[in-house]
Amino acid sequence: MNDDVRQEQKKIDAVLQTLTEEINRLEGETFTRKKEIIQIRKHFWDEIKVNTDTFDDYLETMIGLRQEAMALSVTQSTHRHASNRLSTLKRMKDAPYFGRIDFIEDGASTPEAIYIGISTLSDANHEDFLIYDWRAPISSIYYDHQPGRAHYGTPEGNIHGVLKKKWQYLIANGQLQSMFDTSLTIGDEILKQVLGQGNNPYMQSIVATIQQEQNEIIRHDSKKLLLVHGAAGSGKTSAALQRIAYLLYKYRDTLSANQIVLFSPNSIFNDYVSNVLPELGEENMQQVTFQDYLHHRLRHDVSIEDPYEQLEYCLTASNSSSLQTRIASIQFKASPHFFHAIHRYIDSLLQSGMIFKDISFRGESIVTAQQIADTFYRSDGTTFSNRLEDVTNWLTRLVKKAEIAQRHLPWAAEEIELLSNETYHKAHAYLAKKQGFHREAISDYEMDPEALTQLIVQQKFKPLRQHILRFQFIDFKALYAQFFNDSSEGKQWLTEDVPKWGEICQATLNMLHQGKLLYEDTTPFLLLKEMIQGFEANRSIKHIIIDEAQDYSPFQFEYIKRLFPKAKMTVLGDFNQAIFAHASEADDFHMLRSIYGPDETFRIHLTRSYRSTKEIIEFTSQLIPHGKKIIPFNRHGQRPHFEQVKDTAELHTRITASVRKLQQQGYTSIAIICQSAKESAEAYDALTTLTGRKLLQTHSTHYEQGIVIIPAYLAKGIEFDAVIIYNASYSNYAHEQVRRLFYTACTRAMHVLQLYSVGEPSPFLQSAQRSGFLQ
Ligand SMILES: Nc1ncnc2c1ncn2[C@@H]1O[C@H](COP(=O)(O)OP(=O)(O)OP(=O)(O)O)[C@@H](O)[C@H]1O
Repeated sequence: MNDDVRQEQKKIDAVLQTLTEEINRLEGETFTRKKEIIQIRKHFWDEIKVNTDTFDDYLETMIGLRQEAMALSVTQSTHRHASNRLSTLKRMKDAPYFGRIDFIEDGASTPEAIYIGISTLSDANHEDFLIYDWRAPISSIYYDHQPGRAHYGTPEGNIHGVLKKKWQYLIANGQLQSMFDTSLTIGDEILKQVLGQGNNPYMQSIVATIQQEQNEIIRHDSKKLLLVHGAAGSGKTSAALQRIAYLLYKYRDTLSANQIVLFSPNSIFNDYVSNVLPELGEENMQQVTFQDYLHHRLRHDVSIEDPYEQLEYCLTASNSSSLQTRIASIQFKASPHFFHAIHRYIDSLLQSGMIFKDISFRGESIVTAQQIADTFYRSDGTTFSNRLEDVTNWLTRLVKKAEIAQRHLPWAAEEIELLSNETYHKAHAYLAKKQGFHREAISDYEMDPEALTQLIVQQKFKPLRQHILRFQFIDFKALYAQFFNDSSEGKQWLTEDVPKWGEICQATLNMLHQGKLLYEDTTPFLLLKEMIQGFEANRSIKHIIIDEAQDYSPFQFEYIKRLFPKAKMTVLGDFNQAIFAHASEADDFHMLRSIYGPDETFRIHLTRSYRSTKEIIEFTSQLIPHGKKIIPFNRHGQRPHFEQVKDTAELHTRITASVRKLQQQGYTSIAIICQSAKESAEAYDALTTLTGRKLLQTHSTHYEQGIVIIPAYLAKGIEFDAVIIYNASYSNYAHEQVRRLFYTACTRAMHVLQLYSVGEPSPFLQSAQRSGFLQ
């Protein structure tokens, strides 16, 4: 052990000593607080005299209750705070810090050594910082600068100085494993070691090795929209998660984890990333998929298709003519052309074309659709909201009149005769209370038959009143269909020719008649609906993070923006991984930039890729246009292996042997990636000798370790030690439409990539084979 190392180990030991003392103190505190909480809960009611005889007694009771509840809440919050801090400190015992900078601020005479870790630690007297949180302003020097002039930002302005030295440490179990003076080492040794590791079942935090361009994403804080376009494996998801941790730290007094929403591709991904924030001592944000939202908003109106059903159809459909129509329809419905056309259409509905439904009661019309339309267009309101307010007020009055008229009809008397005992008693009690009878005196109340009739009729009208308040008298399905009614309305909103327009209209109308919405129709339909009836906006959310954003259509961005009007947005994507059929239309985030305007948009491009070995990246980057711009991290492994087999029997034998070998080599997460769910199910059934294999499907919620068989579209966003492409044949991956899916599948590999093909291989492999990127 040389002197420097000995010195550093001494420092670690001293820090660990303070850490241990702090942990002991906090263990004592959490124990005491816990006991207090139990006591308060146990004796909650002992402390309160419940007396409601007079108003003063009632007031006193309420004040007592409030005080006890407050005391409980304060103790619970202190306990929560202390136990969160305790678990962070316990985590720091393994590696209290990972970096150090020696920085001389301009004007100072000696450098200060700043140690950086996942959280701040002060000395026993709380006078000096032993460790700085990686998110503290000064820590940004560690990520942004090499030795030389350096600065960091603070709320009061930039602080300048000289970075004398920068050290990286690898510490495990409190023992220094290695340390690097970054001015002396070439390349990022620690990053190489971290990336070379396997066996991590879930995504890990990257705070020790955040790269400068990633740090820019993490700390960006000025514009409403942060757009990150980055190559596969460039750390977009990682940067997004550390950004959340950073925001939670910077705005700890005003921002909580439940005010941040992460839109992610699926539940497997949610599970895969769920450890990063807790590892950093923060609570997880809310995680949702866009489909969750669609389902929540539309489940009562129509049956909606899932995005993966759409994808599976496109990958496996056998009827080529309806497939071509479907693809044309999907592409049109995700295009800015449709987006603008439907906005024009919605605007025009203020002048004419609104479609309503008759409102009837017991089979008899109270008001016709035409009368509603007349009232809507007679209103002087200039917006949907004003006009619909006029219409609902008018309808409410009409319905009230109808309700009064119905009281005298024979059905009302019949209803009363048929009332069950229970309902009768409930009605009696309700009317008695309304007349001011106390609970004990209810039996003295003699029910007025007219009041009972009123009540019964009122109850029968209740659904109708709700129907009006929820705007269910607007025929949204017919309104959406009207756009596709080629012969009359639809075409006038379009500004250019749409390939297969006639077929698209016919297919859309057919599905709507069956009460179904295809995935490509769901967001346009929802946007049309909410733009007319008003958005149920969520103003409490302050940050929205959209990962895998290349898979979102302009409609979805617009919808999210309106849904969360107070939120800043971080959007991360890679168009080379756009796997949905609408992808070819959405070839950059241009549309999105126009949503917030250039002044409120900041763009960052990541070109360095970290996930895979250099050999894998060299292979994958020539699968896509401009792939040469992707810079691989300098970590070496075997070239990807390709093998052509004659039939599926041989395929299964080869894959089984290969998986066994990979296991012997110590790889624990091995994915057999298939083109579709259908192919995955077939592979799962065939590879019976691979015991413990797991089939991941669209409804799977857990990211599984071990051997998984998974369709390529579900593997997006996640990674595996070794990836086997199940059948990279011409029959699976010939069309340009699946090139990006193929690229996505291959880029999931960290250390090993193998491709098998039954018969002729995919044309995507030709140039790689020629250039020697495959072995
Ligand atoms: N600075 C870093 N330090 C250590 N590991 C990193 C760093 N940046 C990225 N990685 C690792 O690289 C891998 C890919 O990162 P991540 O999944 O965030 O990339 P991505 O851009 O979201 O990928 P994709 O678009 O392909 O899903 C992860 O294992 C991540 O931990």
